[in-house]
Amino acid sequence: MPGNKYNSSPLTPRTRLERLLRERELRKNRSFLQNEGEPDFFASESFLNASESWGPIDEEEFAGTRSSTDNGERLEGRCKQRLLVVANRLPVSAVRRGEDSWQLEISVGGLVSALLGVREFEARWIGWAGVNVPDEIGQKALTKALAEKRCIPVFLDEETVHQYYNGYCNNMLWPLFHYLGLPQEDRLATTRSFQSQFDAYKRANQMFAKVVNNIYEEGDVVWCHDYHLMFLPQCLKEYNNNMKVGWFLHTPFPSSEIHRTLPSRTELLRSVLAADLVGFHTYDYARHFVSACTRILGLEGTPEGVEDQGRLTRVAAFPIGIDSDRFVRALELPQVQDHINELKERFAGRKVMLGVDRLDMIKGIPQKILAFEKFLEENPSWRDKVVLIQIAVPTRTDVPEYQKLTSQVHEIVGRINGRYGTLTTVPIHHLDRSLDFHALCALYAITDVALVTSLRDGMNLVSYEFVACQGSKKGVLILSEFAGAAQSLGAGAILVNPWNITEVASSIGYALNMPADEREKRHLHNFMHVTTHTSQEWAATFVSELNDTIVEAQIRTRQVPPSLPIKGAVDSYLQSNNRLLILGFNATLTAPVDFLGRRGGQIREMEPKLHPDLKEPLKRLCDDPMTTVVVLSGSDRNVLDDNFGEYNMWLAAENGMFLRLTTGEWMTTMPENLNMDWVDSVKHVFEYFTERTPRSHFEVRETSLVWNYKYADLEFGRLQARDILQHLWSGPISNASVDVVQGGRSVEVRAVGVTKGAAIDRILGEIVRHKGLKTPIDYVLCIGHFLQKVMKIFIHFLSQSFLSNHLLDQEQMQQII
Ligand SMILES: O=P(O)(O)OC[C@H]1O[C@H](O[C@H]2O[C@H](CO)[C@@H](O)[C@H](O)[C@H]2O)[C@H](O)[C@@H](O)[C@@H]1O
Ligand SMILES: O=c1ccn([C@@H]2O[C@H](COP(=O)(O)OP(=O)(O)O)[C@@H](O)[C@H]2O)c(=O)[nH]1
Repeated sequence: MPGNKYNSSPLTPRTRLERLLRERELRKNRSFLQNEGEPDFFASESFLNASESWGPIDEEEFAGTRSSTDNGERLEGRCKQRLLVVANRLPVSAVRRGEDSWQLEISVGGLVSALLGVREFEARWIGWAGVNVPDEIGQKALTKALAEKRCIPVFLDEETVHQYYNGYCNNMLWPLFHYLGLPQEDRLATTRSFQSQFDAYKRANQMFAKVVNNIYEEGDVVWCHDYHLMFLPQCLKEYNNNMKVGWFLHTPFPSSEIHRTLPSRTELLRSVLAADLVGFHTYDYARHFVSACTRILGLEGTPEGVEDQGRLTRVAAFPIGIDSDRFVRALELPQVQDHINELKERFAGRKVMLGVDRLDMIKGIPQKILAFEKFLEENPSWRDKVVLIQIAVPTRTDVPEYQKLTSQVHEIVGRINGRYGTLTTVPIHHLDRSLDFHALCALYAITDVALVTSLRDGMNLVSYEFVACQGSKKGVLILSEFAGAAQSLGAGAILVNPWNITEVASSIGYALNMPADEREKRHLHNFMHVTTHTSQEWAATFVSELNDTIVEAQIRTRQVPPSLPIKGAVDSYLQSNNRLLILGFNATLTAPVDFLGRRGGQIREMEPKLHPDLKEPLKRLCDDPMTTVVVLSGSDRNVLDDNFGEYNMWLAAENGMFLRLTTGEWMTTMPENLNMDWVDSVKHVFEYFTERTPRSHFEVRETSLVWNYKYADLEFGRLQARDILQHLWSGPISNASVDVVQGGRSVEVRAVGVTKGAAIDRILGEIVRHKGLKTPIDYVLCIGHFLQKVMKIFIHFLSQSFLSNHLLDQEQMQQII
């Protein structure tokens, strides 16, 4: 970006890859400097040490209190870019201690753990502090306490939290995105309550947007997180279209077949697309998102992202990581070593298996415990030699589904412990609580087998943390293939289908009996990954790509013809005496139909009709003796006759091959000796593909054949179009004198020379001859999607005396008329 302090460079890289590689190189150098001399910006060891039991935070030790003019920045001699992280939760939750006093506790969860590792930016956090603060005194005091931690609160009242967070986020979006489906409705009251939850969701997103907008400064990067804030990108762009907005989803994005069941599917997708960059943990989730936009919104999916009328929203995968150093370093701390020794003593003579999860249905805790039961059932010799420690952190406890899960898990654990426990030991140690960081590290370190059986999981950082802490033990990771982490740790882990209890049970046996050399190899593979793909890398890459996306968008914008200055066009129009308006028909003057014609629009659109609102203004234009109107269309003569027969204008059908003044007869402007011998064989091919591509159709015109798949499944249509082209080139048209035009959703074969561009000079010649023009044309306006080619001809054809030549799209046309 010219003049931008973050990416100006004397050696400007030309491609995105070059830019990103260079950024990466720079980042590496910076992080080397940082490791040498700069203390962590946001997640210093001391900050985390202070939060014993993820409890109160020491005022001085929260690393976020350092100002942006600190040591690190002076070291690098550069300004850090301001990063506004917007997430539902702040990294801290507030507990009220008095009317105006607050205690801050770090929040538990993967998102918080990952973002705490981000150091490269001057970060501010905007989010909900997890507490209802109805009074002004409380709000002021909390705002002040949070400001010291660089956090800015969004105050959500109880009802909003209930409807937006417990309701729409955790009862609708969360289960849906994890393939658990939407809640069933059994009465209209439920439908109404879903609607009010959705309204609350939008309202809450607007509240977040307002807070962001208040603190936003030009040049800031705004990074929105997760399914709670799918409306935020659009709200932010409505405030300021120049904001750099990224959105990242921490959960899976499900297949479009799942997403399309959501009543608000369209609004949510559209709003996310307002962001400049949209990120997911895995390529699969990104692919699902793009395909939802293609199938549900009818937009163009490209390898870069999603395109909507020339605007690209970049979509890509950015797998999250952890701050692995923090875990590795923690293992050396005396208090962690003490924990380790205690645990070793406590479980001496037994292999330790570990599960660490929020108590959430997506984590597959019942399935995990059942698999463990099956293992014990089938392997009596292991019953007194193995223990499963399950840390189940309570979460979303106000949502009934979570309450039910808690009882269900307790019931299963109780039954198994009753069945296999002895007077002194039980096979399962189940804790309904969270552990402090040091206790967790110690537990990871003494574990022999970690068991992650998520039914679906965006990434799962527990698996990363376990690997980071296994430097000496080199334990085994059993990992669900439905966790995002399976894509990165799949090589070293034992991958399982958590629904297949038998498979998980036998994997437990395999893991417990695994020889040391195999364990070591597997561990090393995963350890390499975890220590190189860190949360710092993740955040830096995302922000760097976001900056880059903006640069690219600016380059693209410069290539797009500027939009028409409407006032100027109207003024010139009024001053002119001999005007020529050339209008397209389809998608220019036609009535709008549902984007894909999926809801019955196909039939209507296949018989294109002039937009009813345009009839009257068009008539007035046509009746004006100082204005000549031409409709130049690919449609055939009948279509133009039906729509424009009663207007006083010129009609140019089949890309200008046929021309008539509505008061006269059709004449042909076709080049002489047009060879049409190829038509039958091409028609045969089109028929074949139409039969095999549901909802495709083809049109036979005098000079061309068009196969159209815009109502068909787009991906299938595209594959079929590719086959058609291959087939045509190798057979029916290999020697024919034809042009093949591959449209967005069509394949057209036409005789060489049958183009609007080529036709236009013949048409203009005819008009000039007919009018016997004495004064030159002094105003030309072209509206349609054939503009580039037509414009070239005009520049060649028209005299310098024209006051203005304008290009409009459909929207501008309708504005003008
Ligand atoms: O804030 P809560 O409702 O208590 O939930 C905690 C967080 O859970 C989810 O975490 C996800 O993010 C992790 C990091 O990217 C990822 O590894 C994991 O698979 C996800 O489940 C949720 O997306 C967060 O917003 C919550 O804060
Ligand atoms: O007692 C605990 C148990 C877990 N965690 C953290 O919670 C996060 C869980 O993240 P994950 O991605 O595995 O799943 P999520 O809970 O975000 O769905 C990890 O960073 C754990 O270290 C924690 O802070 N205290």
